[in-house]
Amino acid sequence: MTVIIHDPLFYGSDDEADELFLPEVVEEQAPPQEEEEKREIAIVEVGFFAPENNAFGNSFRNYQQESLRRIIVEEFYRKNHTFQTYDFAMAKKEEHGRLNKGVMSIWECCELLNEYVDESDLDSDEPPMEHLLQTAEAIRRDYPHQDWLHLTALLHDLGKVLLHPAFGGEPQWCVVGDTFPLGCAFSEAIVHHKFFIQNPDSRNPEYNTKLGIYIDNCGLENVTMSWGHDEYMYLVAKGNNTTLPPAALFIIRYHSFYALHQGGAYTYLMNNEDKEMLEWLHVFKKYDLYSKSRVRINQEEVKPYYLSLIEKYFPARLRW
Ligand SMILES: O[C@H]1[C@H](O)[C@@H](O)[C@H](O)[C@@H](O)[C@H]1O
Ligand SMILES: [Fe+2]
Ligand SMILES: [Fe+2]
Repeated sequence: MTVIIHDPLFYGSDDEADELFLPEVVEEQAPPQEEEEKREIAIVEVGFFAPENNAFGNSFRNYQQESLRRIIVEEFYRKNHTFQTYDFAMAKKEEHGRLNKGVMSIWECCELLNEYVDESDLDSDEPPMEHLLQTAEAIRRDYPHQDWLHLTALLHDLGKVLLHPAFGGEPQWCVVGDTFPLGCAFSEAIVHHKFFIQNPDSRNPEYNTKLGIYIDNCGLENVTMSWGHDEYMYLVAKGNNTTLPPAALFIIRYHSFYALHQGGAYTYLMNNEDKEMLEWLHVFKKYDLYSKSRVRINQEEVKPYYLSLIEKYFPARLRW
């Protein structure tokens, strides 16, 4: 079975959007080969009108352009690329995978997170809650029937709670930013690739070849990613027996893997299931990145809706 998005339409303004048929997702048999290409183009063109510039007036994810935030972001990646080694990521996964740091609800976590500003983010300096609601509300408008996608958007960055002293008190370089595979060569598609020169793994012959410790198409679940909020939130969701579908877990786990979903690198590590899931990640990424703006969502107004989704897919209190 393959998940297909039907009749996607492109629209540029709110008024037009209201009049048009909004895309439905149904389950169908896999389409014949020649349909595949059309379908990919179609998914990219669904709904949301991505702005050209971020809140600072610069193009999105332009890591070279001079800006006030650039220096902070560059310093962030210098540390991140220097210290994220295979052994480090394995140890963090083991430590935080135990989920013994505390117990709280999803909404409590959203509120707790709100005091942090992400040092890796070139496109926004808004409190995390704004970004989560902007992403969720934008995707909800275009995919009104996929409530799991709305909730995925709301919680995709909650793993950043590792920054909080009660839940890890980790430094930014091991919580936020783009992620990448460890145990094999660092692709040039990774932002600020130059800083890997200081990473001991790049001098380890076991780890510095194209495949390193992996085999072709081994599947992303067998790949150790750099440690951060993606993997942590995935472990939290799984460990608390969420009923969200596999595509949601895939989005949570790999949304910061830009070298793959934007750069097209490391595709040889994917298996067939990953390739199907990647389509959903492409859908999600657009909202995650381009909804970043100064637009404020009325939290009190939307809160009951999201609380009802949390109740549907998660226990009232989770182990973190
Ligand atoms: O700066 C951003 C931010 O930390 C996001 O939460 C993460 O998912 C992105 O990959 C990263 O580039
Ligand atoms: Fe993120
Ligand atoms: Fe995000």
